[in-house]
Amino acid sequence: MDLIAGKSPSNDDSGRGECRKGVKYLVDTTPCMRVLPAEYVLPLQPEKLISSSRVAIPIINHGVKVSLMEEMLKVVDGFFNLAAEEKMKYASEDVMNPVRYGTSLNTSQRHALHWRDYLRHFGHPIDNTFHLWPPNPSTYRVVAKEYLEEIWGLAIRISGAISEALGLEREYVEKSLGKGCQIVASNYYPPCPEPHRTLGLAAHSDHGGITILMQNEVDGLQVNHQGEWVAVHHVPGTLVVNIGDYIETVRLSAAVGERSDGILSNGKYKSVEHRAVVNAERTRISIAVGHGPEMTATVAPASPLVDEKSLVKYRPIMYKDYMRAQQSSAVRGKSPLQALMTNTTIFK
Ligand SMILES: O=C(O)CCC(=O)C(=O)O
Ligand SMILES: [Fe+2]
Repeated sequence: MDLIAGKSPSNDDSGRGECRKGVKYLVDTTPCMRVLPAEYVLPLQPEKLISSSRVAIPIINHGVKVSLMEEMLKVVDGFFNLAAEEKMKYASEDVMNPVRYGTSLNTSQRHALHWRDYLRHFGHPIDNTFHLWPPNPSTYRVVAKEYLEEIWGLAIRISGAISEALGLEREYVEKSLGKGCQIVASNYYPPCPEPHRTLGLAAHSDHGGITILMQNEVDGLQVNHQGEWVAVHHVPGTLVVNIGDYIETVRLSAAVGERSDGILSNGKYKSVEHRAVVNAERTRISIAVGHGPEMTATVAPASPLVDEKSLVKYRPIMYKDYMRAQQSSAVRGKSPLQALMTNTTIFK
């Protein structure tokens, strides 16, 4: 163990042991940590962690109140500042659990640990799970509800624009969602003793359609643009919009009830590969809200986008199975989506 002071974070029988309590707990209970514990060291080329290129990211108006965004950041910060025992009430390795506190990627899998703690829970349709959300801090539920409702509305507006850009009717993507599924992942990245030897979150693309992400004033998000990692700097009052795998693949038909003609762009929109780097000085918080179809939906390319002669690039899959596979994997990048592409077939 390379700790200057304190105990090894993972030396008990459960394999991961204390580290399950999170990196914040590790930092709080290890005064003067100057060396990164070996479990967190990733095989990285340090110079690749610093992005050099600058890419202009378009900024559009979103209409979400800045005061509500600030309140949301505050209650999320409040949650991570609760005692480890309180947060551990929500610890779960089951990626389908509606509320989960955890650390790294998925600690049930052997992998080099990542320098982040997270709280994930379902949002829209909010009534299904509201009663399960953390009741502490005391305003968490009411603030998160208002925020997630606003963000759902924004996601629907963006879906309309994407539908039109694909030459589909404005409601096309929205209808394909059925009742829809919204998941909020709040990430907490404490200061790290050797930030260039690890990551907050390894490269991945999100499984949903549209992710709307808010970050505090500490930079760390990077996107892969033409093979280079580009930093997405914090701009006060803005939200970052990412395209996820669902929009890349397209068409959705509800497994139960009325068949919808579904969505997915058959590769016309690419999901964006992104990751989070950490720093030595300040805690970074990001709140990523993903929007996808209802769990039982089957995802496959939108039929209007696939004529008889064109290739369907993706094998149909039930959304919840895709989500489970993507979330359980400690392998990152866009590999879960690539697995869907290996069965390339002619669409009939
Ligand atoms: O922290 C970030 O900026 C990225 C978070 C993220 O990619 C995620 O939660 O899926
Ligand atoms: Fe992400």
